Amino acid sequence: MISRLVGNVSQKLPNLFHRVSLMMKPQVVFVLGGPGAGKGTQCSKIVGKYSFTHLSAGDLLREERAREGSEYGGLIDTYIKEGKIVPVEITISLLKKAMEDTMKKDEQKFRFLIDGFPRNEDNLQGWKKAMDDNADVKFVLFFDCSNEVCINRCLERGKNSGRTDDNRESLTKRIQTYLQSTRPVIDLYEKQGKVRTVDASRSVEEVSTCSHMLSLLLLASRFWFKRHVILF
Ligand SMILES: Nc1ncnc2c1ncn2[C@H]1C[C@H](O)[C@@H](COP(=O)(O)OP(=O)(O)O)O1
Ligand SMILES: [Mg+2]
Repeated sequence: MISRLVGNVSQKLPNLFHRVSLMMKPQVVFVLGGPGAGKGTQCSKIVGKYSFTHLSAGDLLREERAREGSEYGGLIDTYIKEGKIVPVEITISLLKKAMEDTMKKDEQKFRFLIDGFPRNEDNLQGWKKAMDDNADVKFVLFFDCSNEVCINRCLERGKNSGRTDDNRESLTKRIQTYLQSTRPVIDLYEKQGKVRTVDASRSVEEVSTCSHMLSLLLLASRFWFKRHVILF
């Protein structure tokens, strides 16, 4: 009986080990704020100073929309123009792939700034389901500024950005979506003591040198160590 059991297990072991792999566990900061709050601008600056990789959910979706042969291109286009939130499965699969590709290339790159996600309760639940075991969300960096400032910055950006959603009509909807759907997500994280707020109404230079933000990121880049997850 015992020898049959041992025999069975040893037969299965090579197969099991063949399928086990070690992967770095991404350490994540969600970067949230209204459209035009300066998330992208500040993330580019942070990446230059600290060991983070910046992933913008909006940029990944726009790239996917432009990718030849993308089955989701049309759907993404409609959602973006309408200022609506793209279904979570699409956004998560793009984020997950981008994180895996980054870590495959360089396993030291396990710290991520994920900008513009999660945008609503559905995004949050989708992340929890797909990613909670595979990544640690350390905190939310919240760029706080008024709707008026957000709209004016986006209209200014729209003069050169070529973005289909930097116009007053899309912006009105985007601000509404932000207030109705994204703010409650920030509030949820606030209740967990995970929100770090930065006054984003100040100049680019003032925000990027905000000592509160810099000390948080410095600590993160020094003291978040590599962790592995075992994948079966
Ligand atoms: N603190 C700041 N003061 C003035 N303009 C800013 C600013 N931060 C960013 N901008 C400009 C750059 C862009 O043209 C526009 C929107 O910035 P962004 O980084 O693209 O915002 P987001 O990624 O949050 O939508 O505003
Ligand atoms: Mg952006």
